[in-house]
Amino acid sequence: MTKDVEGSAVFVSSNQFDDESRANNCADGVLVRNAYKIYGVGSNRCAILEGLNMIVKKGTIYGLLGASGCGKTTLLSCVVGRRRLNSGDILVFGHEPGSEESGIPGPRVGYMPQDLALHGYFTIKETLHYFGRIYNLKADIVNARLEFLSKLLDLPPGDRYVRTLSGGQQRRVSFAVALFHEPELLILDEPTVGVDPLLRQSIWDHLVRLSVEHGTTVIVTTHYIEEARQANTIGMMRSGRLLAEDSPENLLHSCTLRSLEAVFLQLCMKDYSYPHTEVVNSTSGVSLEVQQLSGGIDNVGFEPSASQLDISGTPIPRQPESNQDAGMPFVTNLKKMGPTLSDKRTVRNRNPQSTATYFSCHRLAALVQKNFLQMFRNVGLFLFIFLLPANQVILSCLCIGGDFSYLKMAIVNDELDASQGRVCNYTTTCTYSMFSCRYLRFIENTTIIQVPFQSVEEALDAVKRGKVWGVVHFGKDFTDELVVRQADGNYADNETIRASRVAITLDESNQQISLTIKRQLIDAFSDFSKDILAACAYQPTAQSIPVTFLDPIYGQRKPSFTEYVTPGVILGIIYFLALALTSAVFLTERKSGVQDRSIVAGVQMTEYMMAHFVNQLTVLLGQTFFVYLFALIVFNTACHGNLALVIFITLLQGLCGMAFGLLISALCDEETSAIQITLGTNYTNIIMSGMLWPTEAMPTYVRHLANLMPQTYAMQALRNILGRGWGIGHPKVYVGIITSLSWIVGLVCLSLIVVRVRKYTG
Ligand SMILES: Nc1ncnc2c1ncn2[C@@H]1O[C@H](COP(=O)(O)OP(=O)(O)OP(=O)(O)O)[C@@H](O)[C@H]1O
Repeated sequence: MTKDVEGSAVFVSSNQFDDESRANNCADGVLVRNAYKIYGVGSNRCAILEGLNMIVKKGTIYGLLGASGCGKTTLLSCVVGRRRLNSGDILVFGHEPGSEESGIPGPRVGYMPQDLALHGYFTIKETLHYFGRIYNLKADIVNARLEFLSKLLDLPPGDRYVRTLSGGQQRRVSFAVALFHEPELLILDEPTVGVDPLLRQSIWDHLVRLSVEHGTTVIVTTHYIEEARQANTIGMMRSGRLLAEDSPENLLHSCTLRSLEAVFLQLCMKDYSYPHTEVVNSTSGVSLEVQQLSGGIDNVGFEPSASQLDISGTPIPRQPESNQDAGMPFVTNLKKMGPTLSDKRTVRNRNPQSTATYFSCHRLAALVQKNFLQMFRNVGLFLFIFLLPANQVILSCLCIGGDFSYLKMAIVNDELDASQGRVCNYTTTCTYSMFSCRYLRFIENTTIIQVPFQSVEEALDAVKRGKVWGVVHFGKDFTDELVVRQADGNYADNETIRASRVAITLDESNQQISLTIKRQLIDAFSDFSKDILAACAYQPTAQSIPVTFLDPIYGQRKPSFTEYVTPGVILGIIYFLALALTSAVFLTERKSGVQDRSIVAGVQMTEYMMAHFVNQLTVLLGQTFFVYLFALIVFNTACHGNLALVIFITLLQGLCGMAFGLLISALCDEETSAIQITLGTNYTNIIMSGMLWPTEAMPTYVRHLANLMPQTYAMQALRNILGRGWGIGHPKVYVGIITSLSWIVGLVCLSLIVVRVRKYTG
């Protein structure tokens, strides 16, 4: 449609197109006008659709032909609302895909993507029932359609798993999924690949029947050019443009050729040898090219989009007639010479996922059911998911923070008499003899194993060789000198002090072990002193240093590192599994095309996320139950606070992992990059969140960073509830809850932003 503005013929504006053409073109099934699609950003930008125009009449079959990579799938994904054009318009049944009125994505369209896009672990019957629930079809209708399509498409028995079918059988199941709810619009991306000629013919017969008897509009791509003769219209596509669009008969007639293959070849050769266009005007960075074959297929009925208008709204005039190139059937071609401002004007606020129904219980139920079926079908995965956290807690309780045992220490006791066979005798009375042996009696023999050595040199050599953890040496006159030192008190000389000491040399390469040995040896000396004082009728505690640790306010006198580590291990594994599971599920479904297919069937992304949330929450509840069953009941980890609060924080951390998994799946295309991000961030989290060592031990600036980690405050909150019994009113508890919630909200929002940006660029 053109209008005269100041004497020159110009295209109407995009908005006018919308208002008028919608009314006029309701007879059109699908209308594509000046479609531009660019993949990538920056230097990776690549134009795939370049000003493509296409009309598919309602109730007809449109065969879209084109070489591999010319943009057919891209065009179809824009038609079904899974991708957005950078500029141009698409109308399906008079409305933009994604608008409420179009019903697309939704039940009005049946989509068979190029990839299989089906769950391999489902049977054929389960597959159709899943889509049946999405379309809210009754089970008996689904069964009846399954029976009909099984015959039509020669499907294997319904209880066969999709993954066990041959490639051709899988494609037929995929075709059945597209057909079985009897949509008004069928978008079929190479439905006849790998199908034998007889079946191919019956598929085409069925498509013809659908279009004639039911008024179904069909767009079908195929590499078998000749089979497209059965289509009402053929669009021949090359390099993101339509070279021709007409009925097969007209195409053959206008080119005076016998086969469509030959027509396509001729068109491609002409397209290759003829310069496309002459740039007419590029006031807005967009150049308009018009190529039309005289007497050939004319597609100029399309209205221009705003991309044909400069930024001020000044229309770009149509190519003068004289510039048209005779001899080639070409459509109006708008070639874009790079990113322009006008593109931004053309892309209106469309949300391809929005359909008439924003939320539906039956779709959510279908997704939840599918998720559970998927989970229970894979028993190994099911056990792995449910029991791994409990398994980790068992291992951490068994392996981390326990008491050391059987640490070998060399004992060199020069008090022993070689002539008496170096036997260590002692009394328990108030007798001042063989104090060394009396002292050694108080060393716990399950913790420290005493290994006698003859000389200090020998013992030190054993330490150097890693045979023992240290040397305990008593001088020849240890007992006598100790008595003198006791008697002299403040006046004891250095020689006495040196000779009366228990000289200990340790291998300090292992901090925890050397701390344990030190504590053992000091405690043993304290017990030894009390023993002698008591035997001699003195006050046993008179010798103790005047620093006394009274009963602790929280925790036990002998704190356990296990109690410190366990909360971190619980939150860490719950978080990690939720993260890994979510990113794996979303990435796999997206890569396999199952997600896309479900969304084209009408599933909302929010429903997808909610279904996963329901599934994940169930998994989390199971994991949390087993985790605390083992931690609290089997391993007796103390819980002084509210168990409900403990569970709440654990679930929040699981959801936090889930939210991060969403972000990773939105960011990554490949599993390997998702694994790298998952592992990289998880190790950082383990190290920095205070899971293994308190954040108080970190340099101040690192501590500030550590506090930003999603688990740091949550772990502290959990420790405070379990160990100190604090409630939600305490800042160190509610801060953990608030930060977890903030992370969840932040990560989900970020994921949605990434999904939106990627929809535009990819
Ligand atoms: N997400 C994407 N990001 C970048 N490039 C893409 C993306 N998807 C497709 N392409 C590229 O766009 C071009 C057109 O792809 P498309 O799948 O639309 O072609 P096609 O005509 O359907 O090919 P075929 O017949 O082989 O399926 C190809 O060069 C492809 O590599």
